[in-house]
Amino acid sequence: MKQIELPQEPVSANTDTAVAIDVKHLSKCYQLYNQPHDRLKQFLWGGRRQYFREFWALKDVNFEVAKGEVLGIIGRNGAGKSTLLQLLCGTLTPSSGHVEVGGRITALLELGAGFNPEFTGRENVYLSASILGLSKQEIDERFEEIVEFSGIREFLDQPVKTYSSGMYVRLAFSVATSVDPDILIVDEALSVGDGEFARKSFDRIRSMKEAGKTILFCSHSLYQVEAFCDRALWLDHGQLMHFDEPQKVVQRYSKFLLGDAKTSALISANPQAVSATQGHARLSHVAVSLDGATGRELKGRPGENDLSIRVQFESDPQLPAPTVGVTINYGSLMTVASVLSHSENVPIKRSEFGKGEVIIDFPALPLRKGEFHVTVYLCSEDTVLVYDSAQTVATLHIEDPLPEPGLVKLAHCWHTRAID
Ligand SMILES: Nc1ncnc2c1ncn2[C@@H]1O[C@H](COP(=O)(O)OP(=O)(O)OP(=O)(O)O)[C@@H](O)[C@H]1O
Repeated sequence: MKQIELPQEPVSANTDTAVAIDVKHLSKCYQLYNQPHDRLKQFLWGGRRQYFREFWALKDVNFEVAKGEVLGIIGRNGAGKSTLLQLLCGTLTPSSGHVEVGGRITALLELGAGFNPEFTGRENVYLSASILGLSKQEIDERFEEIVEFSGIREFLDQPVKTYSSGMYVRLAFSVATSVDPDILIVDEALSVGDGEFARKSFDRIRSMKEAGKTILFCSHSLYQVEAFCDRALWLDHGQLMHFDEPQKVVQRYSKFLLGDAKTSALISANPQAVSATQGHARLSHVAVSLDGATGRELKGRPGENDLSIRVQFESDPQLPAPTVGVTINYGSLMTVASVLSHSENVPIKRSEFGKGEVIIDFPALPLRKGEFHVTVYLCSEDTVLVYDSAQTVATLHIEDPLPEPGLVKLAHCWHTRAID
């Protein structure tokens, strides 16, 4: 876990009680040298000539986060998200502009980065928590809870260099979140660790949200941002593109991505690229059929076939029943249609062992010409975590002898009469 001590400047305490983070004209410029010796030349003769190029990773960004608000930060790879988070934490200094924070920040940026590999887990808990600002007595009081949450009690007296990356992350997360920060910064931390711990760590973040903490949440999963955040901020090329309710920001961002389909960064920015198994439930069987014929490549005609998707899953019976979702995509980017059991309040039934089956029927499938890909998701009950997904589990080849353009054949009726 990267341990953060807030410097006095430029990150300063905010006296306005309603504002947790106030960012004004924040910019970060890096000096890029084509060759290593240009750096030396700059040092020696920099007064006469410039041997570097300027690169603005963040340019004139302004926003405020209210106390108790959850802010999602989205943007393509290299957009400046990590730079922004590091400026907020004070681990980077701005080239210009100002950040004011009201309260103690804990950042889950580089999980485990602050641990000493030679020390045991126990020693690292004390080291890490004291750097995060806890006294020896406070650590003693919270120690049992930290160890219990991490689930690695039996390895506590082993040096952390012998830990698996999952064990490392568990302990680091437990320490960082035990500090009881006012502001929590999470950078894709939810995608680390094994399924059960991902769920547990997300539950802890969720309870911090419920306790009124301010949370900044950087994620490539637009689903998570929409489901979890109060507002969202979209960065591109270091500039603030939009700052509003998550649904509005995600909508604009998705539209922007569609218009920029040649950009390779798209793939990782797409919600469908979310890691397949983040949680404690999995798809055990998925079958797609058209008029009863099951397969991965299915042929049909507009409005003539019944699509049926059979999904079987296994889940931890201790957890709430999962949500099942299906998307039908045209190409890799455009979602033509989607359904989600959660949005339609469909109770998902399952056995006492957590096993269940869901069948979703789409009668007289109204798709027109083209290839359509079916993807199935298994998510947490509130859709925030994607437990598992079956990407492009089937491709529907819809052939239409008629020349009319369009992706869907809408239900419609004609009315005609002669008039004077
Ligand atoms: N120390 C540095 N020197 C030069 N350029 C840097 C440095 N750190 C980051 N950058 C550049 O700044 C830009 C923003 O990087 P940043 O890591 O903030 O992006 P990001 O939105 O977090 O990306 P990702 O989603 O891939 O993590 C990138 O183009 C990156 O190459």
